[in-house]
Amino acid sequence: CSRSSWITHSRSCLGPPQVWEARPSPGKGIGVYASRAIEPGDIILSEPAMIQLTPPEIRDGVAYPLSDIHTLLRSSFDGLSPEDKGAVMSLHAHMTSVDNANDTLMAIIRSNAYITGNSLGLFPKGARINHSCRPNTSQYWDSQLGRRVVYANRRIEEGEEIFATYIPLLHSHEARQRRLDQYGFKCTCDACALERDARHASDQRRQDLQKAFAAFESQLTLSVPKSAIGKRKALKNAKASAQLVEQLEEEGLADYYVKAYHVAAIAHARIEDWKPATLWANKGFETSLLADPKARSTGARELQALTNHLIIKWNDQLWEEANRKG
Ligand SMILES: C[S@@+](CC[C@H](N)C(=O)[O-])C[C@H]1O[C@@H](n2cnc3c(N)ncnc32)[C@H](O)[C@@H]1O
Repeated sequence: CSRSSWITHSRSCLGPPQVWEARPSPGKGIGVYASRAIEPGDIILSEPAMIQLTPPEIRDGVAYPLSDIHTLLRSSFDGLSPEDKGAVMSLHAHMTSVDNANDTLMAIIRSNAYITGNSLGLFPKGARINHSCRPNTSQYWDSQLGRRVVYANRRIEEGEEIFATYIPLLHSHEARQRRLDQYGFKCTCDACALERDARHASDQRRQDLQKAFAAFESQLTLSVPKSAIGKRKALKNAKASAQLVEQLEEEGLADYYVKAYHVAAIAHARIEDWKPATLWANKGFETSLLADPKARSTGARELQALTNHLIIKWNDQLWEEANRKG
């Protein structure tokens, strides 16, 4: 399954050729690299969890006891084949002060597991992907297939390292580094390695984006303001929403694009500027399909319905304009 072209691929092989290889990444242990150019939206890895821990929901604010998580983890590990046990134990373990020196398994989970829905999953292949604060992949949990899917969120060149993010990204370099300390490394990704002024600008943009999303949260309604003040505010918001998209794209934070396109669509609908509103909604819908190709999620369906609604509004506007011109 290692041929680079699907056309020249063996007929007996059931899957597409593997587009990545794991090998040493200077200063980062093992990393995952593109073994050929990968286009935006292409799936890089689709993997079931080798270990999946689903603690019962937290009730009355009382957290699930850590000792019970250890028991769950131990019994899940004990049920694996010797080969799978070897794959788990070969993963990177960053021991922190809270880890029991004898409990490498817990440190492996802490260093490698991803949240999938309401569980914590260990995916040995994807676990080799290193972190970047400007990652070139995004991921989603396909609950129907029971697989975590990693896909390219931009074009990745052959030989380029593949990166994911381990943390939320709309924070300053310092705040991100504090979160990454639990993994035991100092981040030197593109965003963190910028020289002082550029890094300061990037930090500012990320913090502004965080604030802008929070401010827009209460404005995600299609109702058109009636008062002059309301209209002025809506116009200001529409301009701010276009800026929000621009800043996100400049920062290269693909995980937040759908949310930003949604905000821009609503903000333009509130000033009855139907053409950009429709185009933003459609862009949001198309981008959401990368993580949800069958539009099964509520978010994707909402964006599809919003696009349809806005197309009608835009069409009505075009008719009215044509009628007025006679
Ligand atoms: C999920 S593992 C990633 C695969 C790991 N490099 C390996 O060798 O198996 C997480 C660990 O990789 C290393 N790592 C990940 N991203 C890194 C980065 N950007 N810079 C340095 N080390 C990194 C850290 O040791 C971290 O605890």
